[in-house]
Amino acid sequence: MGPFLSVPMAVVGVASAVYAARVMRTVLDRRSYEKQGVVFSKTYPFIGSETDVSELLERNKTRDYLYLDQPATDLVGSIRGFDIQLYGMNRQTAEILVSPTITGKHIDRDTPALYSFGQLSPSAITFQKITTDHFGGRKRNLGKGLDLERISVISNRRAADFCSEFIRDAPLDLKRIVGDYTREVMGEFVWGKDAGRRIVSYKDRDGEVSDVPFMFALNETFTRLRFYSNRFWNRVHFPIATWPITREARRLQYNCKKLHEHLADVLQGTPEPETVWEQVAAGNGKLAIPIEITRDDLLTASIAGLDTVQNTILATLWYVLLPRNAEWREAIVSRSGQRRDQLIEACVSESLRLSPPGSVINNKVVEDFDMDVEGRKYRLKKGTRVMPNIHALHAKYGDAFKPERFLPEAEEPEPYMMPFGKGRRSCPGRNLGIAVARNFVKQFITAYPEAQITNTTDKDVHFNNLSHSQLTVVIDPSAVRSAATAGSCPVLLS
Ligand code: HEM
Repeated sequence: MGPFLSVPMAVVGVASAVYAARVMRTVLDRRSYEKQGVVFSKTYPFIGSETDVSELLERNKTRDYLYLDQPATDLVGSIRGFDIQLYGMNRQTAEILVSPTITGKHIDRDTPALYSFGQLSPSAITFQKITTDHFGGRKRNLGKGLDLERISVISNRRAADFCSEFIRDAPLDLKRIVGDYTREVMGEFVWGKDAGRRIVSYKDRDGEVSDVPFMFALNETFTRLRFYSNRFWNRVHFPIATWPITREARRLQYNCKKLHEHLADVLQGTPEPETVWEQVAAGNGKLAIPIEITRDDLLTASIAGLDTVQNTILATLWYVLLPRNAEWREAIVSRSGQRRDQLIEACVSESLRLSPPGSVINNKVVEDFDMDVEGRKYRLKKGTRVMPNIHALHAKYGDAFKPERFLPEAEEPEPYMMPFGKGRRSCPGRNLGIAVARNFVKQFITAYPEAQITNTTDKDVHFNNLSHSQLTVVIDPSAVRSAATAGSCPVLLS
């Protein structure tokens, strides 16, 4: 056999051996977990639990709805890629997984998202282990830039502008409107008033190239990267999402390149005062952090509050505008000042409970360790993915929309929730996200108390970062009725 054949065969042989060893380890670890009482969801050779995940995604639900309805279970297992993925199903297990003695020591960050929006910001904090150089310093610098008062002023002003412009006799696509709102707010907050005027070259889903506002290109690329990485085979073997083997992968890589070129240019300039850009660049500069890493911290600040906040707003408006929750809409409209803010924030919190936007936190065991959940002992193995199942924790409080649980006068303790994570890895943008969402909901509901949802009969409405659910409303049903009588849009009359 000549060298032309033997080299490829040797490569195939080594790859097969590596693959076989990996599969064997997964099989043995699974047996070990099953012996310890961990129940696994249905899995298939090679593709793990992904067929069930596909069904969930089709119904606008995220992967972490993949749990067995067993309230007494500490951990539930599934297979993801070639790895075992364990979910902490109750408060006790979640508390252990996020505790400072475990996070960063026995478990640390390892997320498939590196292969999706990681192509945009590979050094982003969210992909780094706690032990990475400057992890704490970077998170602190970002935190300092996230000025709550400033974002409240920006988001109030922008929400008031948006909500003054709607036409009264046609349906509104709130998904698009809320997308525009969050991009404008986060653009101004991170980059300054000039953000809206910055233009980049962007390839859309059909491959058409055009010049569009920077924040639009960023948001669309970020969202498309996440959806693309959630296609079936990209979920089975994560790196496939980065291979330029489909048109969409190549278009997304074009967009990432253009965004990087644009930012390389922008970061040569002087930041507007008080922006996140100014704060992060100054703080990171003192730590001699390379400019590409500062770029990724600023990309994080720009994108982390887009899809998450959009979905928080859409979920809150959905619940508040549903006819069966009319009392909440009336309460918001009839109050003012701090009480109105309390009511809206309670509605936002309850919507985050029912529809957590980004509900999977991805960590891996970095060295074997023993976990004791109230006397029930588990040995967790290196390489296992493990995380609290936010959805399962939230679902324990039922499906009904009950914001009163979050009002200051509530007698029961608040539900145990973690839409923003908990512990050292928790979300530094929590208060900001709530403020941006609250301000839009406040302006919208008080300006249009008569608004009616027109797509209440849609199936499987859930708002999260992988959902296709829509929210369309008419803000003045009587105006629509007269317009329809005059010959337009009969659909809205039904
Ligand atoms: C309603 C809006 C938001 C939701 C629901 C949300 C949710 C989350 C969740 C679940 C995590 C993972 C936590 C963990 O791994 O334990 C996270 C992390 C993070 N979020 Fe948010 N987030 C929101 C808004 C924001 C905003 C506005 C920013 C900044 C402008 C932000 C910045 C970050 C960063 C930097 C991390 C990574 C933290 C780390 O890895 O240590 N988030 N967020």
